[in-house]
Amino acid sequence: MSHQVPENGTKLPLMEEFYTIQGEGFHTGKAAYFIRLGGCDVGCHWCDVKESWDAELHPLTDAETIVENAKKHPAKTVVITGGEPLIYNLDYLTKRLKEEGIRTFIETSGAYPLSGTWDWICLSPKKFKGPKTEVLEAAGELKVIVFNKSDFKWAEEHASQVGPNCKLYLQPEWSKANEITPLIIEYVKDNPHWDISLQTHKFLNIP
Ligand SMILES: C[S@@+](CC[C@H](N)C(=O)[O-])C[C@H]1O[C@@H](n2cnc3c(N)ncnc32)[C@H](O)[C@@H]1O
Ligand SMILES: Nc1nc2[nH]cc(C(=O)O)c2c(=O)[nH]1
Ligand code: SF4
Ligand SMILES: [Mg+2]
Repeated sequence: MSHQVPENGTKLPLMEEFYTIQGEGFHTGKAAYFIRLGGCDVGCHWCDVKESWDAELHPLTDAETIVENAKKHPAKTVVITGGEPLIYNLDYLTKRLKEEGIRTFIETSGAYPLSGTWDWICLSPKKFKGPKTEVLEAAGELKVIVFNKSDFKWAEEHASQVGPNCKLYLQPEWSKANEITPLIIEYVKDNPHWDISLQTHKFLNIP
């Protein structure tokens, strides 16, 4: 039985919500309430949450319920992730979160139009479905996942399309980290406009 996600974003397919420490990128180390929405058609073969891809598997949840749950935690920061959260209209959810004094951060491939009101946009572009211009321009950080040597040139192509203050991160693809991380280290030492991002939550054994 397929569920119809309302256009106005008042209900969203919720895969999981968890209070944890941001493991990646500019806000690494900060406590935040993660909201993981279901559904993604970008198809990264190395995706570490493929169980999010089929939106039908994840219950349509009232945005109000999500907001109430987010309010219960000391850190007043929410990270909306997925799946690909920009598939959905996030205007309503982010408006309500901000009305409750909660900061809104997003993790996105940028492959869909930008909806929502954001305090921080982490753009992790994907070859399989490229990022929209409005997301490139609004991103606070660009976090490129490095799977092989050709990704460095590809990363620079995206770095040239983001704003002047956008933070630049190179993150090893998890399953190839042993091989790729030494290359990232050398690249960042030679090109210090990039920083390294690691999936520290996986080392900390937290969600
Ligand atoms: C699962 S995605 C969900 C949000 C959005 N679809 C995106 O790709 O940005 C969250 C973050 O994890 C990264 N990621 C996913 N699989 C990964 C892997 N195997 N190794 C390293 N990073 C990965 C993505 O690039 C993204 O920055
Ligand atoms: N701790 C933790 N930090 C994260 N940063 C981005 C994540 C994601 O899956 O979007 C993530 C995640 O899954 N867990
Ligand atoms: S865009 Fe994000 S959620 Fe979708 S397949 Fe790629 S890494 Fe996974
Ligand atoms: Mg994750």
